[in-house]
Amino acid sequence: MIEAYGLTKRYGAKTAVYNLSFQVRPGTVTGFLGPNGSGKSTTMRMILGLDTPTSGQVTIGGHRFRGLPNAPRQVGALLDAKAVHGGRTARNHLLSLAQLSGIPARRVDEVLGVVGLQDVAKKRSGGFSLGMGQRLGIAAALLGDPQVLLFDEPVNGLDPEGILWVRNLMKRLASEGRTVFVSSHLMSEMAQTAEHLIVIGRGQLMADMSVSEFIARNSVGFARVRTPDTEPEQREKLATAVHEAGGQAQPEEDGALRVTGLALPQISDLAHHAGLRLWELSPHQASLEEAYMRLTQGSVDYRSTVDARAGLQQQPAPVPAQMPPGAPAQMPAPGQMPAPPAPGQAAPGAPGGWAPPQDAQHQGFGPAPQGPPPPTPPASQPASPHARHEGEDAR
Ligand SMILES: Nc1ncnc2c1ncn2[C@@H]1O[C@H](COP(=O)(O)OP(=O)(O)OP(=O)(O)O)[C@@H](O)[C@H]1O
Repeated sequence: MIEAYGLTKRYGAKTAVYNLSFQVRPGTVTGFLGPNGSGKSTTMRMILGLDTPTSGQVTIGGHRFRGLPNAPRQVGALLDAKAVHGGRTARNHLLSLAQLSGIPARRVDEVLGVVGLQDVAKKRSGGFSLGMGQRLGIAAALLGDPQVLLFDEPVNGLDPEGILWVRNLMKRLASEGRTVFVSSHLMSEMAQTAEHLIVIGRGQLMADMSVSEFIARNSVGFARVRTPDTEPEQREKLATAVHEAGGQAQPEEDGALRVTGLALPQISDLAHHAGLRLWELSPHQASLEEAYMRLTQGSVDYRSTVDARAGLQQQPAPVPAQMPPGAPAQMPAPGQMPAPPAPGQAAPGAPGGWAPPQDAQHQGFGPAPQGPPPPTPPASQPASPHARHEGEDAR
């Protein structure tokens, strides 16, 4: 079990992790989610004793990492797959790690087989692809057959077969009673791998619950309802009945209605009482990705903007301010011909013509901020009941 209490890490004025308390239990895969820069890697480094908390503490099985007897036999981790001596062969890299921890050499060949690198064991890891490097990093984590495993983005760079393999490996390790803590940005993958989630935003805890509870709490379930396509008036009648019953009905692209605020049996009864036939009545739940986006949309640090290509667009040839009566119209030079306006659109520069969006921020990838307000870690040290100072660290 991993236990964090009031974990805080500041780098100068930057608060990377703030007052984080959570537990990662054995027997399940726990997913660790958060937008870029939210503090996942920092947290993992503190768990592994690679970074010292500014305040708070984190323990594994009741001990701080550096206080663990023979830590590599108890905790395995994949943090940065690239942090490998590229001149060494895969086997020699693992052998050196094994020797440091008193692990027998035959274990090296076992883990090379587990991760599927046995055929390239004698190749230098510097020539490995991203996916092969990930596999080597996972092999290193498994070397000591540890009870606690941490993986930071383990499927990064893996092909679909590799992703499936990692998913099954994580589940198997958890089913053996191990503690498995894994960060990922691939929501669909996390939905299939993890049972429990810890979500952080700007270094602070946003959710600590099962995947199903997370989706239920952060998404709106809805029903898709379809009346016969051949009788559009039935759809109108149903929409009216839904509104009168206190629900909301939005048209879907395919002609169905998306109904929220009413349970399926209520919708069925409404249709029955109104004498309407239904071609479809189905429950829908948002995906983990939708639920995650909804929860974290206010704590995303990096949003893209529209690529306006300012200064790269070809300008139309300047038109003289005043044309003498009867003078021939000046033709733009080749390559400077302005594009004709799209049907129904005024030409650029004409009243009502196209103009670049003023608020490009919200036109880019990522929803406009409208969800819960983002957590804002204070710049100064918080007075947490669990807070401890760096000097108190037993290491
Ligand atoms: N050694 C450091 N010095 C200064 N700032 C740091 C250091 N390490 C991390 N940070 C900052 O702390 C914040 C959290 O970074 P961290 O790498 O933990 O986030 P993350 O959630 O793992 O991000 P990503 O998903 O992009 O990997 C970021 O703003 C980062 O710039």
